[in-house]
Amino acid sequence: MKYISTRGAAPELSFEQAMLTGLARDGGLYLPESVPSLSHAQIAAMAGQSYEEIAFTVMKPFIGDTFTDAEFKTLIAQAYAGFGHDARAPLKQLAPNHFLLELFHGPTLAFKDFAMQLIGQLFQASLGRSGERVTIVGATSGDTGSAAIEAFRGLSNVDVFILFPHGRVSEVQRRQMTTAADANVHALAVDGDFDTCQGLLKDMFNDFEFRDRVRLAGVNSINWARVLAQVVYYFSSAVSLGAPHRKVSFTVPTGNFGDIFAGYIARQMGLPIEKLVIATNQNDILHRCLTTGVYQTDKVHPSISPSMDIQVSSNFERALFDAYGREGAAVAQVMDELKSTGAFTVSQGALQALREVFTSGRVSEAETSASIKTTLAQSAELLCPHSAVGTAVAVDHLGATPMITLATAHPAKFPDAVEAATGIRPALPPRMADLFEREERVTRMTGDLAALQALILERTGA
Ligand SMILES: Cc1ncc(COP(=O)(O)O)c(C=O)c1O
Ligand SMILES: N[C@@H](CCOP(=O)(O)O)C(=O)O
Repeated sequence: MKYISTRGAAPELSFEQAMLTGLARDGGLYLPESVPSLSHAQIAAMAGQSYEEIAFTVMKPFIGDTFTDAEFKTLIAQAYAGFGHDARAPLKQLAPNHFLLELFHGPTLAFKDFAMQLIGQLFQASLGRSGERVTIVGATSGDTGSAAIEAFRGLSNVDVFILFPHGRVSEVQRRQMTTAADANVHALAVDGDFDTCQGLLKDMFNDFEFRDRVRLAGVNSINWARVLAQVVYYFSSAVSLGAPHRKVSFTVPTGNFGDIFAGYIARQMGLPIEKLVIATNQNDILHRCLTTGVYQTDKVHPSISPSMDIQVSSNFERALFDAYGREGAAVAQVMDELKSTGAFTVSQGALQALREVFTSGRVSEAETSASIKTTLAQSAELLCPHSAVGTAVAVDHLGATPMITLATAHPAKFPDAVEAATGIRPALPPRMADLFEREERVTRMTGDLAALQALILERTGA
């Protein structure tokens, strides 16, 4: 299996190389040269299997000979052993044809753990073999950062630098990132928003001298391995509702487009997904784009679902690549236009291709709060604000096909918003009960690239 860049001008890589590389050297994102499909019988056989067994079947065709079957099975088992629910991703019924996929039973209480725990295992196995050392830099609007820290803390061959927007993550999210005592963890609070952090990360990848010197690796969803690991729960949940014998749809609270893109890959692999519904908060660039055909950046508006406060939605580039017939040059052109003007217009053909798979909805702050309140009253489920955005949009898209909404974080990560909506302050699990007493360690940074690079060089000794 070879991996190619969405901009068509970077070297082809193996799975292992793509995983350790992050962003392609032409600024694009890696994708498999072709997406393998699973047969009807293979999908049907997943009924009754464990999450780990399904994970092996789904991911194996993408990893080539990076790991033996036995090694890969062990790494998968280790990745999910620490989850707080036997099913890993349990499905709950909210209404006759509406289901909630709880993705917050991992160590940091967000869906990011599904991929990050596995990537932590894959990196360790790969680096252990080669003896290499890497510097991971991640940009976060709150959840990727803590998941990455949890997955890589304490490792001797990895330094982890996490850039988060100062004052724009919840207090629980911030403390999850700043209270890790391990010397290889560096939490950096950046003046700006998530897009500032992600922009700095991409600038560092595009500075080849720096990139090679620190051996830069990325664990945001620009890393294909992140997306791949997230494909699994689309299969596990759909099969438990009767796939491949019947269709399902998914509504996904969306920011950087990584999670919903994993659903798109599941669909390409043969999972009968009717629609993938993009649910956005007031930062609704994707909803506007699907509606009007114009991808127009705006300033980021802080919301009660802060992890989705994103304008430049990185993985949308992967969907565009397919929508433009896998023409890297066409994608490079629109991305250049985005960089220079802050906007681009999707061609009619590409827009039509996107609309065949995706539809979208946007909810306001008041609607998000109302969704938390109503879901509690009607279905006895306490949602985080991101999951509430998903649920509110899903309700507008319910039909004959069962709808699965992804619950992407635990409500206790966002206690203020949940309490304001319901009067209930959700408690952290006992293992995190002392989070507010732990000492914080954080470095405040401006959005200055040179200063950030100097800090990374100094701390890694590269
Ligand atoms: C809780 C939560 N929900 C939804 C999202 C959006 O997911 P994605 O960025 O993959 O679109 C994020 C951030 O990624 C998140 O942390
Ligand atoms: N919502 C994310 C933003 C980064 O997304 P990623 O999936 O590309 O890592 C976060 O919580 O950090």
